[in-house]
Amino acid sequence: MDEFSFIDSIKPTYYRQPSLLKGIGDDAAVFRSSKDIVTAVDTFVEDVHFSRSTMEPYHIGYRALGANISDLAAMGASPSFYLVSIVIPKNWTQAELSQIYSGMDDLASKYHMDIIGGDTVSGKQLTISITVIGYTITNKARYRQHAKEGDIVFVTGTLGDSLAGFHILTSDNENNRYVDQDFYIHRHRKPEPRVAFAQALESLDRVSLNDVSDGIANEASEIAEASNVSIVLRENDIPVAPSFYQFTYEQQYQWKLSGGEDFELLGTVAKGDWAVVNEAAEKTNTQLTVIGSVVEEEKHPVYIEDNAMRKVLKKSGYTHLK
Ligand SMILES: Nc1ncnc2c1ncn2[C@@H]1O[C@H](COP(=O)(O)OP(=O)(O)OP(=O)(O)O)[C@@H](O)[C@H]1O
Ligand SMILES: Cc1ncc(C[n+]2csc(CCOP(=O)(O)O)c2C)c(N)n1
Ligand SMILES: [Mg+2]
Ligand SMILES: [Mg+2]
Ligand SMILES: [Mg+2]
Repeated sequence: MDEFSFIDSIKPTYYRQPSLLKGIGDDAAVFRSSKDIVTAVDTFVEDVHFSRSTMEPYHIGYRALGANISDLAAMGASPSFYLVSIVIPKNWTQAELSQIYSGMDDLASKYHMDIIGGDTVSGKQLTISITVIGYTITNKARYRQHAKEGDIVFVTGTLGDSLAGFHILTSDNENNRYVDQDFYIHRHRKPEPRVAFAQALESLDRVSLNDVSDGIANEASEIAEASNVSIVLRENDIPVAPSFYQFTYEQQYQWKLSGGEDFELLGTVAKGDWAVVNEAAEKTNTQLTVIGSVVEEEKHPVYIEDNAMRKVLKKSGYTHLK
């Protein structure tokens, strides 16, 4: 199958977003909007972000779009469109490629998102780069720079699950010795971005949000640095899955703080607005935990407290080009 029949094979037969004027099939796509437009791009490379031994092609697509939608969630945006640039090596079959697109479309359909363009080239390593587009009502994008001294620091869901799943998939596990292994593997392969929760915060004037792609040690320091404050996290309050205790202490510590790829939301909000955040969590059935507080800017962006002992928490997540 050549480039042009491949594009034909992924072209949707209908679009879900009424604001779309031109989708796949011209030099560029066109849509119309009176709202604030939010856009992000993230790239996924075989053997860096996924491997064929731990992911079916379907999961590769699902997760790549999920990670991108998670950035829209972290901005408080409603997802609407995506564009996919793909580099395809010779050893990928047409059936596998259509599985990748079907993983993306299954997640996209939950948010009524449309694929409106992309690019197809051949190359050595499967690489998928997805651009997502969403919108917020005027002036309601949620910035990392919005934290203030005195804020409550919260996180959705549980942390460390994705890397635990990756560990289970890549360790010698012939006897299926892990408790809840399907749960951890599912969290790794099919992350659910926290779009509904972030949108339920719409009435708030100020909330800072960041999604957990690299681990909360990094994500918290991004908020602290952007806001010129420091963040103190309480180690024992960081939420983990009930069976997380089966892993070694070092693994637990490392994965919950620096594992990343859980695509939960880390945020800060004024104490007086806490009821709204709580209500949003209840309304959207989202686990929500207070894990620390925002303090006046100190020497380091993030500290971690354990039984009243305060230590500096260094950036420690996944960093490319190191
Ligand atoms: N190569 C690049 N060219 C231009 N801007 C970039 C480039 N790489 C990152 N950025 C910008 O830097 C900022 C931070 O990007 P970063 O990728 O760290 O955030 P993220 O997408 O939330 O995290 P992650 O990629 O770990 O999921 C964003 O505004 C992003 O658009
Ligand atoms: C095969 C394989 N090897 C390693 C990992 C772990 N990993 C890769 S990228 C990343 C952070 C986010 O990256 P980015 O900053 O590019 O969004 C993490 C935790 C994986 N998922 N699969
Ligand atoms: Mg990025
Ligand atoms: Mg992000
Ligand atoms: Mg990153």
